[in-house]
Amino acid sequence: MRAVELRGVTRRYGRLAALEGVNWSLREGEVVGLLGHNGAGKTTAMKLILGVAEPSAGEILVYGRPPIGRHAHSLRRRLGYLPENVSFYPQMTGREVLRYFARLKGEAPAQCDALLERVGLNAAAKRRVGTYSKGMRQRLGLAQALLGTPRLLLFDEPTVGLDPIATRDFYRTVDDLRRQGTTIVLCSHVLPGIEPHIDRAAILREGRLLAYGTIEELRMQAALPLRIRVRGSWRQPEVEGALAGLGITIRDAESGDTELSGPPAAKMRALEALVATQGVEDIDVMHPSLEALYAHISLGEAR
Ligand SMILES: Nc1ncnc2c1ncn2[C@@H]1O[C@H](COP(=O)(O)OP(=O)(O)OP(=O)(O)O)[C@@H](O)[C@H]1O
Repeated sequence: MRAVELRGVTRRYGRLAALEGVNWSLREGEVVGLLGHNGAGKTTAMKLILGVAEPSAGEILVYGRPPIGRHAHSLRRRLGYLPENVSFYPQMTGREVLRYFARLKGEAPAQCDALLERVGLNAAAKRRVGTYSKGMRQRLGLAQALLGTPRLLLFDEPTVGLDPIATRDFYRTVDDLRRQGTTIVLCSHVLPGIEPHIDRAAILREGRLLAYGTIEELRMQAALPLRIRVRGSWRQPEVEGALAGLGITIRDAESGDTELSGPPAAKMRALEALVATQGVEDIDVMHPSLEALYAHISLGEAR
């Protein structure tokens, strides 16, 4: 069974389609990056999964059932959600806030202290939330999302406004949860850093799903130019001519190395030619980052 399945889902707000004809499914236990610019439809997708909004057309299933209607309550207990802008009552302490959310969710308040410890807030548990930094509020939001050990977690822009240490800690928690088999959707337009922590990425633009797959699959789809960095004193007319015959251009990189770029299909023949060339000390095939793929697929930019 899929953790989440969207079949031809459209969600309209008046004349605007926040999502349009989206087919998307999420396997149990995978971590997926849901990527898109402002207004792409990421939050709308999360709201549909949470059952707080309904599709205008199409069907959505969470663990095989629609998240709205008679199954909504039991499904919601299996979900955890960290909204983009977490806000809590500033007069309450972190511990009080978490216990309050535990009661709302029907979860035992006894787990709250362990959760506060897990997110690194035990020392501040008795301080009023109004005195918390953005990073501390985000950690409290994370503890709230983890109440009841959910099977599916939805994080909306979880690292916006966090400093590098807090961002690293957040991703460590994601990795721990991933190892435990939790299914996670990381919704973001902030890409640096996300790549090692996800299994697949979905790219949304203006309500449409443009691409969905592993980084490798997205690389194949994007077919960005092959880039190879070569070190050593190897340049000679004969080899350069052979590379040009494969459609490869050569330029000097700032590092003092040489950079080749050309059609992806020329990779093996280019490598063969380089390996057989005297003076080549090192060869690096440079794979496009998720950021470059996102820019290419989402904005139509070639990098
Ligand atoms: N309740 C609503 N009423 C009217 N329009 C809405 C509503 N919610 C979302 N929209 C519109 O739907 C589109 C998608 O919005 P959504 O919040 O899903 O995008 P997003 O990808 O999460 O963007 P962001 O990164 O800015 O949070 C936007 O054009 C937004 O203005």
